[in-house]
Amino acid sequence: MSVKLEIAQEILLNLVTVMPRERVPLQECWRRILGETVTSDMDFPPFDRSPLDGYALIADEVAAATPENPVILRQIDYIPAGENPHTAVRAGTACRIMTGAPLPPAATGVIRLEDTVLQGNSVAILAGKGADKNICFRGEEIFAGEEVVAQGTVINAGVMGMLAVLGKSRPYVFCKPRVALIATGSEIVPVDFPLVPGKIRNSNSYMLSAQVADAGGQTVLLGNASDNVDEIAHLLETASDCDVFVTTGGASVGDYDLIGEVYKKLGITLLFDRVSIKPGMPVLAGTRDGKLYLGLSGNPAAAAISFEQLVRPVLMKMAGRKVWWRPRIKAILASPFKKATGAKRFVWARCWQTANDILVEPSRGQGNGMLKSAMGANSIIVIPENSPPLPVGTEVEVVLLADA
Ligand SMILES: Nc1nc2c(c(=O)[nH]1)N[C@H]1C(S)=C(S)[C@@H](COP(=O)(O)OP(=O)(O)OC[C@H]3O[C@@H](n4cnc5c(N)ncnc54)[C@H](O)[C@@H]3O)O[C@H]1N2
Ligand code: MOO
Repeated sequence: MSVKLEIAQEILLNLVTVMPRERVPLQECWRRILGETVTSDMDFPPFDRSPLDGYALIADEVAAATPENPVILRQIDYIPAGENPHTAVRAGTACRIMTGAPLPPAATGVIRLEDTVLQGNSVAILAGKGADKNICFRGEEIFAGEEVVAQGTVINAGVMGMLAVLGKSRPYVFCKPRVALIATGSEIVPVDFPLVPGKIRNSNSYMLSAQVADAGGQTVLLGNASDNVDEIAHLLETASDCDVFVTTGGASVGDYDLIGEVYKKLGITLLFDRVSIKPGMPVLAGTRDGKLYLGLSGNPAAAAISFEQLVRPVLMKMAGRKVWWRPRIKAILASPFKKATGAKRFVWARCWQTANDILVEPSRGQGNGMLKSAMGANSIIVIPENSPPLPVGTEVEVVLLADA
């Protein structure tokens, strides 16, 4: 049963649920998805503090100070960061203070060190304007009771720091969906095996393992199986702790395209067996006991596009993400796309910004069995179904890939 891409995506997304949660040491949380909403139990900063090395004082007293008419104050305290000062500033006095130290009681401003001269036990203030602006106030960034980081947030460097501010040493994160990868095909050998005539190395499992990781999943490499129903079925049954099972190869109509038979043998209910996209038309999807089984094409570029369009959103949902889709923009073709398109087509591309436009160029070598075009791509052009060849200057829709 062949289905439209949007229908296939809906079927798969409706089938999966968000993974359970686990607690993980904060230092291991980068790129994990936060499994709880974190509320602050304190103000931050927790006290009024100085953003400068200088003198804490009463701002009004020094507002008119200039180098010609300095205001002289008596130094009454010395406050390094980490102290909790008790001596209040009074008229005619100042406290030496370090960046990050709490303001002493009654201080209403800070003058930076460069605008002062020490004279024995006193300090001359040479420029006094704006002293009241030099305070970081308690709670100015976060207030007690504030929801600071929402469940489903991707933990980037900023979030890592914020979770530390809030004392979350072992936050809840969503467990990563475990994705079993199997390469099928009697011509496929492991990467470290000698190549003999007729054989090729298993590149799909490595390409897909990177795509799995990028979508927030954890790969379990189950190796490869030859074109034999029992062998493939056996390998699929060796990873009962996985949530999603992805095979490549054997998804089309050839004599050795066996994935459909494997599903039958294992009692996996078939959801669809073709999706109207190019490349990546042959895709089987099945389910058994709440687990998802996907049979992608053996052709590397086709497997990559099917994964991108069908498996990635599913893993993003399972991994606890709130947004499952990549950003899309409009761009102008800088070189033509010469093929007419029947089914919706995805074309590896590079896009770049010029003074007036975003331009995009299809990568060379778009063959379904080829990988070079995917290697240098920072984007994918989406060509609608039933499109004629597209000349230079056509506006096209472009999916932006990260990290490229
Ligand atoms: N008569 C028809 N033939 C084909 C059709 C069709 O509609 N009618 N569709 C073509 C399209 S489109 C595709 S895509 C492929 C899909 O074939 P399969 O999914 O059955 O994949 P295989 O035949 O097993 O392999 C295709 C190709 O990819 C190489 N391959 C396989 N596994 C790996 C791997 N792990 N690493 C690297 N390369 C791999 C394999 O050697 C083949 O060259 O079918 C067309 N045929
Ligand atoms: O559908 Mo095939 O997947 O064109 O490459």
